[in-house]
Amino acid sequence: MDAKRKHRVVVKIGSSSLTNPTGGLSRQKLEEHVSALAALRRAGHEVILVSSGAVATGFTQLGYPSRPVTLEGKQAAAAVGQGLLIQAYNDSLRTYGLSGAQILLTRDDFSKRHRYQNAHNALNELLKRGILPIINENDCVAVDELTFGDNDMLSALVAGFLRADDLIILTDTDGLYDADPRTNPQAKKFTLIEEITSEIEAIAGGAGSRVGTGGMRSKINAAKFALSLGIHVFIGTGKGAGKLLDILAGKGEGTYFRNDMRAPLKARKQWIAFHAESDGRIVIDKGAARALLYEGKSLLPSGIVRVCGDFSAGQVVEVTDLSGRLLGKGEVNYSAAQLEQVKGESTAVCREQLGVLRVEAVHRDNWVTLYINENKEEHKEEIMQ
Ligand SMILES: Nc1ncnc2c1ncn2[C@@H]1O[C@H](COP(=O)(O)OP(=O)(O)O)[C@@H](O)[C@H]1O
Ligand SMILES: N[C@@H](CCC(=O)OP(=O)(O)O)C(=O)O
Repeated sequence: MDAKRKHRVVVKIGSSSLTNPTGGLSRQKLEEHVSALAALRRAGHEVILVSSGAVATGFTQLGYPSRPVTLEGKQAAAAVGQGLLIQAYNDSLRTYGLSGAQILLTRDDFSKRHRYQNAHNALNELLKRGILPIINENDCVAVDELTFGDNDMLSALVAGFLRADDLIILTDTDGLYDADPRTNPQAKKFTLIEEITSEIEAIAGGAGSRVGTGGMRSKINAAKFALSLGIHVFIGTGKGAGKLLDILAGKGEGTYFRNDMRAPLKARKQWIAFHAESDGRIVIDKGAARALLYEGKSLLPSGIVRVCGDFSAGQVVEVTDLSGRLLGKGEVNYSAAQLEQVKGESTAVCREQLGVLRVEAVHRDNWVTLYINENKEEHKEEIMQ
């Protein structure tokens, strides 16, 4: 973290922690969260809120007896509930001299580069001006196949692209247990997890309340994603205005997930790695794989063996080795037709053919390695041969 940058925290609040068990907003719960958010702000942290609860707040007003299951039911409930939710947040924030701003995102906002950048810029501007961004999925227009899945993953994506230091997921249970504590009173709690293994993933079950959606499973998926970017995660609960500060101080009622293994990826590289659709594929030889994966170099046309698809300069492509293993993704500087023309050629020939001095097909600043090998040394040796 650079010296001038404030400590940045994304707080996600689940539906069950904001609404009544049978639906409808709980002003009391909301006000308690706001008091804790205000305390975080007073302590000098930068805070971003990801709040669920639109559907659970709205459905009672539409006359539904329980959380609707149809898409149009959920969308109608969200349209009513989101307004009520933001109004309640702003009423409460005002008493602390704070203002909130509503940001509704869809998955498209992440996969289209200019929208990703716009969202990024708008959020940073709000933070700079001391406004509390309140993010939710734009449920009313998100179609089933094109959603984030749940707000747990949305909060992890937001924490990633804003390069937050901490992600706090507040829910109705005080952490991850070795079995669902609602159904198994003997279940034991984990206080610290350094690696999310497949055993941990298997332990986490579905939603417990009648208003929540993803359950512990979606929180663990979100934690895994955030952890891979070096963000510390907390899943749990707490009481009173001091609860978020307590969580940051390591005294939270819940489970902490932390390791210091991964370096944070810049927003641009995160977009390439996790959100950009691939517009084509480039197959490279061993020397180029070595340069990209282990030597921190750019991809030169000389290492390209095959070009697949019809992409343009500036688009994102997958890069594989000769056996088809995905090595990573990168933004190309040249179109498929241009690369087809210069593949396998030396830098001097490429310069002549392309009429430029810089001939990198993919610059290392626009490259993300996705190839995961348990034994890096062995793989390095294999491609050195
Ligand atoms: N292993 C587990 N440890 C803790 N909680 C679990 C576990 N498996 C499933 N759960 C359930 O996950 C629920 C929290 O998820 P969810 O209902 O989606 O809440 P939210 O609305 O806060 O997102 C808990 O109430 C709990 O019943
Ligand atoms: N976007 C939806 C919430 C979806 C969701 O993930 O809910 P939850 O499991 O309570 O965090 C809403 O505002 O109702």
